[in-house]
Amino acid sequence: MIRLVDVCKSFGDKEVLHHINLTIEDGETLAIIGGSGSGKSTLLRLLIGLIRPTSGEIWIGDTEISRLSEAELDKVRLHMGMVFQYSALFDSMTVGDNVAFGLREHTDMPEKEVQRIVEEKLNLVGLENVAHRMPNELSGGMKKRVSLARAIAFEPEIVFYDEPSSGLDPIMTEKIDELISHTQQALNVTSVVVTHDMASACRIADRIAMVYEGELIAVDTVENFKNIRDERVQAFFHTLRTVKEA
Ligand SMILES: Nc1ncnc2c1ncn2[C@@H]1O[C@H](COP(=O)(O)OP(=O)(O)OP(=O)(O)O)[C@@H](O)[C@H]1O
Repeated sequence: MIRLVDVCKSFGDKEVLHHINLTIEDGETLAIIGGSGSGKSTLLRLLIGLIRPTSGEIWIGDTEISRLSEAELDKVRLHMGMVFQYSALFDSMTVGDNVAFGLREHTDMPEKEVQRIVEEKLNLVGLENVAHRMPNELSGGMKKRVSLARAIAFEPEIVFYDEPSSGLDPIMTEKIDELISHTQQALNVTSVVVTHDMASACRIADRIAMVYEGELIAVDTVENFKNIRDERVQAFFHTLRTVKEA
């Protein structure tokens, strides 16, 4: 379980997250939505331990991470996989070496086992026979898949996605969404997906959390979310309808 207790975050004298309380259950897929600058990425960076809250507590399982040392945080991060907005692959390494990177860095697993896992995870994300290719030979959607294969190589308990469909066309976006759902089911991971794409959020999430100007203004199941009368929530749904009608 992931739990944020009364979390505030300021940069200088600007408070960008106000008193966030949120629980994410094991095996759940939670989409965090919100407009540009609302605080979604800041929330994600707090959950990964890249930045620390100004006040409040962040629990990953039984560990409160906000005051851990970097070495202690690294141990917690071994249970997390991360898929970044721009895939963040190492361009000078083959796809296979990218996926293998964490395994080689953090374990003394025999090379044969590393290769087996690389192949297994690339297959899971629907990529066969690409291990020898370089990232710059791949499309944006394929890079996202490689990034996901790398994130799950360690069999993490939680996978964080930062705008997984940014820069992709609608068809590829749907494919990545399917893959997020498939990964959740295959590995029973907890998934936290930051997105500004309401259609994606509705497709993949069990629950949606909406951040608005640094406040968590709604957290509910996809079905209930549609009926929330708050005009800020409705405005987000309106963008979804407008896109569909266009
Ligand atoms: N390191 C930082 N120093 C100062 N201000 C920051 C820092 N990081 C984020 N902010 C500010 O915090 C606010 C929230 O930013 P954040 O990146 O979390 O928003 P977001 O919802 O992810 O937006 P987007 O969808 O555009 O990525 C913004 O006003 C941003 O300028």
